[in-house]
Amino acid sequence: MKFTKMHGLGNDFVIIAGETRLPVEAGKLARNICDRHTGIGADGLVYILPSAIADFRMRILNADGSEAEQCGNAVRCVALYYYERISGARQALTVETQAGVQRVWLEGDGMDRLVRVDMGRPVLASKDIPAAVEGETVVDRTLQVNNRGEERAYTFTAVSMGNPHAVIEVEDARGYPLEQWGPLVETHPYFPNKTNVEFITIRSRDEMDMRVWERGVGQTMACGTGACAALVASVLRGRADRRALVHLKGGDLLIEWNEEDGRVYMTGPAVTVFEGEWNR
Ligand SMILES: N[C@H](CCC[C@H](N)C(=O)O)C(=O)O
Repeated sequence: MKFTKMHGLGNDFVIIAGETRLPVEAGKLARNICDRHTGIGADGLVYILPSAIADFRMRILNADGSEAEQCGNAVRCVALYYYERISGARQALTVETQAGVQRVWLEGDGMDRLVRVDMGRPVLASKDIPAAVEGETVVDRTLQVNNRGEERAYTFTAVSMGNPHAVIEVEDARGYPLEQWGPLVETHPYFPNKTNVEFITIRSRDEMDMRVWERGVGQTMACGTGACAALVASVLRGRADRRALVHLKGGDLLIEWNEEDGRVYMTGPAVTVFEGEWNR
């Protein structure tokens, strides 16, 4: 089976095109392919499939085999793939995801190819995130976690971009011990479908640092939907303007929560690394 390895700011994916549907046991295949010692190695396995309502459909499986509703960095990668190998001249595309149809525009050229994605409207209703927290929305709420006897109370804001996110402002996101605390928030009882976890430090009203512990993956170099959720949460909390640069471990994403249409736009790079053959 031929594959293409791509990444968005170091959040890396194995891309499979040409199939009409996910294979049986797609989760097991994702675990095998994503294993960084015995497989190809990636944060996720992504399929480009036919669509009746968009140029193509994208489905993504996390490294643990779970399917996610949405993936911002992967949308930029598959849009570049489709443009370079299939669509040619057209630089405006539509992608069907589990979170709806998204518009994508390819900008720039060559190695500094940038991709702008309409990530849709954020979902803020607690029941739709979903978050088992009383109240209509989940802004500045508290959750307790216990790490081998050490208690911590986090103030968090929950936002869905199709997939759930818990955004937590901390003193120093860059140095935050994600490995210890990320999984405890990811699997907290407040989140029936688990959650992605973003630790952020606000630098100014249009700049923030972010580190992410992803649901079903662990710490990644970047998370597109997470950056969108972090911007939305920061606007809701009065901590940021509607357009900000999010500094991730792997690089920067420009995120805008448009006031007119209520949609979130993400602009960032996508890179093709290599092609290969998976024989197992
Ligand atoms: N782990 C995520 C899916 C990948 C999201 C991330 N890689 C992005 O760029 O948005 C989840 O289970 O919701």
